[in-house]
Amino acid sequence: MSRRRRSVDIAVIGAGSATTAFVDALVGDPSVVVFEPALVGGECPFDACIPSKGLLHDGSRGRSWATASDRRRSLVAHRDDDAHAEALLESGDVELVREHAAFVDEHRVESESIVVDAAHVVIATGAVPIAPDIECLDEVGDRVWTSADALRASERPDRLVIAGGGVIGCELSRLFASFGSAVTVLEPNEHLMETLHPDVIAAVEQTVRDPGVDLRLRARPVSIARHGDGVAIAVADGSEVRADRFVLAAGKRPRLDGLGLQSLGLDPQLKLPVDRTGRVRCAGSIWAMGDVVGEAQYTHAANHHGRVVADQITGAGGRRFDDVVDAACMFIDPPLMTVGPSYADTTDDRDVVWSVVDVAERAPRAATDEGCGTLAVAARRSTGRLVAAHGIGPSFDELVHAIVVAIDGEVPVARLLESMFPFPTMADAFVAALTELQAQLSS
Ligand SMILES: Cc1cc2nc3c(=O)[nH]c(=O)nc-3n(C[C@H](O)[C@H](O)[C@H](O)COP(=O)(O)OP(=O)(O)OC[C@H]3O[C@@H](n4cnc5c(N)ncnc54)[C@H](O)[C@@H]3O)c2cc1C
Ligand SMILES: NC(=O)c1ccc[n+]([C@@H]2O[C@H](COP(=O)([O-])OP(=O)(O)OC[C@H]3O[C@@H](n4cnc5c(N)ncnc54)[C@H](O)[C@@H]3O)[C@@H](O)[C@H]2O)c1
Repeated sequence: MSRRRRSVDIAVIGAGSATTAFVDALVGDPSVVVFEPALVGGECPFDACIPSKGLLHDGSRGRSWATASDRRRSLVAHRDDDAHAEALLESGDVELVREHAAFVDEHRVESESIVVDAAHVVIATGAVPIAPDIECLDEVGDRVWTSADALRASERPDRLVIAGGGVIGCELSRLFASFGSAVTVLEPNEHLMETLHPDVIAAVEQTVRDPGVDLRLRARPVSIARHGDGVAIAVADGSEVRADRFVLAAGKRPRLDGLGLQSLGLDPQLKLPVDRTGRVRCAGSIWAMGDVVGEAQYTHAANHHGRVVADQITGAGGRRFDDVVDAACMFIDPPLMTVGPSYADTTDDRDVVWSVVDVAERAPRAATDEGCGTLAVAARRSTGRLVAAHGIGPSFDELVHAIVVAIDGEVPVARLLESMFPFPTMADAFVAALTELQAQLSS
């Protein structure tokens, strides 16, 4: 069969969150071909954010796995991507090709049925779970799950071992424990989330353990074998742990295989050389956005990347990946929020000061029975402005917005303290932390 040919302004490889935001932000009606062999919308609505948050919610309400799974299936629209495809095509001169695509050269991309010549090509292929170096991992079949397998499971395992105590490991541990599974988390590092303020790390570890999760630190899984209907996992410290299923949550790497990157002189085993405008440095006309960039792997970051690359290609604006503060939440109970740089990135900077407050002490009227809370905030002496916040506490997934606005809006701490915040809310903890910070800034 001879392939159709088309010349367009932009070809996009992959149709996840980044591409949805990108197409939405295009101005001037450029012609666009989007390639997507799987579900339009990518992982967030079908295999990641939406099903995980739905199940976390239902687990915390005491619903059964069967009831929660029914609701999960409707939350993911029974894996029907029509609404996402329609939204993409509504955005102007966009053609959707439901096929896997690869580069032929800098300006040419091909799939099974079409060869597209494009002034610009955007890589938005997402990321895939890292398979850790565990002996016999590929010999235990479907007893090893990715997070997507875990979220789609019709049967809930009684015993689950999770490799990795990062964002996925912590959220899945909470989720399965809330439905009654016995969960073990194997984390090789000395602590969870080592980028956070140390007082917040301690509170996160306590919160992960609270529902009865067996959190093992300095515990690297080294080999796995079938054991009855389940698996036995050997840990580097000599211990063994048994489970019905083993979940991989050891990070995600950019999905670059099979893209023909060699034709551009790029190595698919390495991170793409991407600048802060999304441009891939090997050529002027290739761009990358979302998880494939290999940095903040969040839907809101993918959306921001999409808008930045759309601005840059169409000349509509000069936005950059780093012109907003990084922020993220982890949906355990109570939730964790982080805004700005890691703790380690600030410790050598004598201009940055931190203050830490205990949430239950400083916001007792707003604190619920959801457990402990710790809020650490940092500011620069030279500007008097907030630069970072790490915190775990009730409703912190909503408190995060005030902190993002304060940092991106460059509001001085002294000015924040003149504002009037509703009572009794988590603003009490925020104001207490700011008051201590201001005392240090003024000293
Ligand atoms: C369990 C879990 C929970 C999460 N929860 C949250 C959350 O609560 N909040 C949050 O902000 N983030 C969350 N995330 C992260 C979030 O899902 C991702 O950051 C986001 O979906 C990335 O979007 P993307 O567009 O970069 O990639 P994707 O959505 O992965 O889209 C990439 C698309 O490219 C396609 N593709 C790949 N190769 C090709 C090719 N060669 N040709 C054509 N198409 C191709 C793929 O099929 C895919 O559809 C979670 C992730 C996981 C795993
Ligand atoms: N709430 C959210 O926004 C949300 C939820 C889930 C996932 N995500 C995104 O998905 C990305 C991937 O999540 P993740 O948890 O897989 O990655 P992660 O980078 O957050 O954590 C990976 C963890 O695995 C550990 N690890 C490394 N090698 C290991 C090994 N051999 N055995 C056991 N553990 C090992 C690491 O020390 C680390 O603690 C996150 O970075 C995040 O951006 C976001």
